[in-house]
Amino acid sequence: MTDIATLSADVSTASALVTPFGAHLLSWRPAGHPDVLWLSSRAVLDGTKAIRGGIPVCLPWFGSPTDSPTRPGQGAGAHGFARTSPWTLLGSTQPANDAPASFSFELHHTGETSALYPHSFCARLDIAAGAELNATLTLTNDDDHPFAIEAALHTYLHVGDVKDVTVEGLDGERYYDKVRERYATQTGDVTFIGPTDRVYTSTQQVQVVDPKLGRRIIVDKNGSGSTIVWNPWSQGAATMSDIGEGEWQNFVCVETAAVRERALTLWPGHPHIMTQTLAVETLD
Ligand SMILES: O=P(O)(O)OC[C@H]1O[C@H](O)[C@H](O)[C@@H](O)[C@@H]1O
Repeated sequence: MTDIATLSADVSTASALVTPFGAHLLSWRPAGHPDVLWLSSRAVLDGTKAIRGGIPVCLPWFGSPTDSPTRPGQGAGAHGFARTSPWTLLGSTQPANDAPASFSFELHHTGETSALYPHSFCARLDIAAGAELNATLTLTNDDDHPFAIEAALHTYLHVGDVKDVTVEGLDGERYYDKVRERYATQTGDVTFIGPTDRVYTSTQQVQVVDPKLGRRIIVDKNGSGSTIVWNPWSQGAATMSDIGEGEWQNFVCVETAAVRERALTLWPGHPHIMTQTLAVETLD
């Protein structure tokens, strides 16, 4: 298999790399910082499998199909088909002034012919990569009835060592713990001492404090009622062929999402817009 097509952009404030396969952002490097996104050294980039790292777009369901309120049909895979579908590139810009680089992609799904998800929708992803990263996902119902849909920007943040990282902003929030299979309430900041897979019901900004890389990554969002925090730890990573030896320590996923209890009901004539903004600050 040949590698998927990629497009790169270099502007004064950042560089970025993206592919129409899944409308997947693979890299965002604001000037003066190492990549804010983690991409596995073993990521499969030939279009046969979802890409491990960057920002996969999970749509129209999240996680295992059996857990999803969207009730996908028989044979559905995890996290929906958007991340393994070719999206149409609508346009890209690489301005010479201080404006961000931009990319726009669209995916049309025809429900009439789909056993997996029998509802028609259009998804559009607009990415602006500069000193900040903005990703805007617009979901439009192209059908004649409302339907349930889940969405996640499954962002892999690059960190020095997940064992030293603190995630601020979720104190007091309810979450479903997919490792322990129970609901709980967050007390204080999130730290990592083992496999972590939590679906928070939260609309709040989250900050990832990374003492090893000496930076704070700020994740702001809108139109998103869920935040997923995930790291598979050594035991989970050992079951995944596309994570390199020891590399699980170099990322934490903080996902801007609308899933489970916060899944969306998409109505004809009422698009839903979900945005995620990433920014980086150097620690004192
Ligand atoms: O391996 P994938 O299908 O890409 O999923 C990777 C992970 O994604 C999310 O964070 C889920 O909450 C996890 O349960 C899942 O393991």
